[in-house]
Amino acid sequence: MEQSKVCGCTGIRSCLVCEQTVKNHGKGKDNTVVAHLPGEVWQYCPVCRKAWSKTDLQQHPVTCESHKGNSLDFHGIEILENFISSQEEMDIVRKIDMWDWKASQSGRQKQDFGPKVNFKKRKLRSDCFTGLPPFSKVLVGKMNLVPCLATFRPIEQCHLEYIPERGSSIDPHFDDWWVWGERLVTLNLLSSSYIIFTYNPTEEENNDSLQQLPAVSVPMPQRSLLVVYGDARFKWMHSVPRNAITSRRIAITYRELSEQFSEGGENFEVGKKVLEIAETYQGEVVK
Ligand SMILES: O=C(O)CCC(=O)C(=O)O
Ligand SMILES: [Fe+2]
Repeated sequence: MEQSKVCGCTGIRSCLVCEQTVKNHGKGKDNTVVAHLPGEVWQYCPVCRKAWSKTDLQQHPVTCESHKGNSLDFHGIEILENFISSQEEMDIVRKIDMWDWKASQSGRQKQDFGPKVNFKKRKLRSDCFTGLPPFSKVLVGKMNLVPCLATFRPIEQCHLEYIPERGSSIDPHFDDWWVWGERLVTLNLLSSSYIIFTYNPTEEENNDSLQQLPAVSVPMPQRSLLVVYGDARFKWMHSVPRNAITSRRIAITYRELSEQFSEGGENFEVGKKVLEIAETYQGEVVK
């Protein structure tokens, strides 16, 4: 199909803009509900670290007394509320908006700081990479004070902008694990949202009851830091559906190197170079 020039969508991806302007584009996609979710969505509680079939997480602070129904242990999530102040949030957004945004898939816009990765050919190029941006130096320092992020040294930073007017979303996916390591760290700016995890059964599990696992909705409060690792990183796919975006949202995702690009790994020399560039904190958006 001839793809739209009005947005960044290609292939099966679509957004509200191209669905309204390009004939048949996005046909069949449900615009208002979470189209890809086959069954139930349970709510993750950051206090007891379980997902619940019935609960009220609107109350603040969250207590576990409202949880009812069935539950599921859900491993691999840390939520650090109020990781930054409103003033810091405003300063960061002002700096981000001084760079150009690039149209991306599914109604998102993006800005990238990191090596260029060709996932299919497994090639990494760092010649266009000038480092993480200056404002991240303080943020990464603050992350390193959190026990689960004490050793976190990001080499890539991606900014995604979501707005309801474009129907911005991100389809279920795993982040690459050839180049990127276990921890995915996202700073949530401008509005609160949620991220949906859907279990991806292995081939052996395929006919098993695990396939019946519900989707899990994890809250992403404004100004919180979300850390995804372990099972949530490697066994469950994640997505942000259209419904999760009620006003402009900017997500800053930091990623670290995988083991094979780290000390002792077969691509350590390449990784070392990338880390040196990242940690200059002199970066401009990669074109
Ligand atoms: O917007 C988010 O919080 C998730 C973004 C994401 O999954 C990605 O960039 O790979
Ligand atoms: Fe992702």
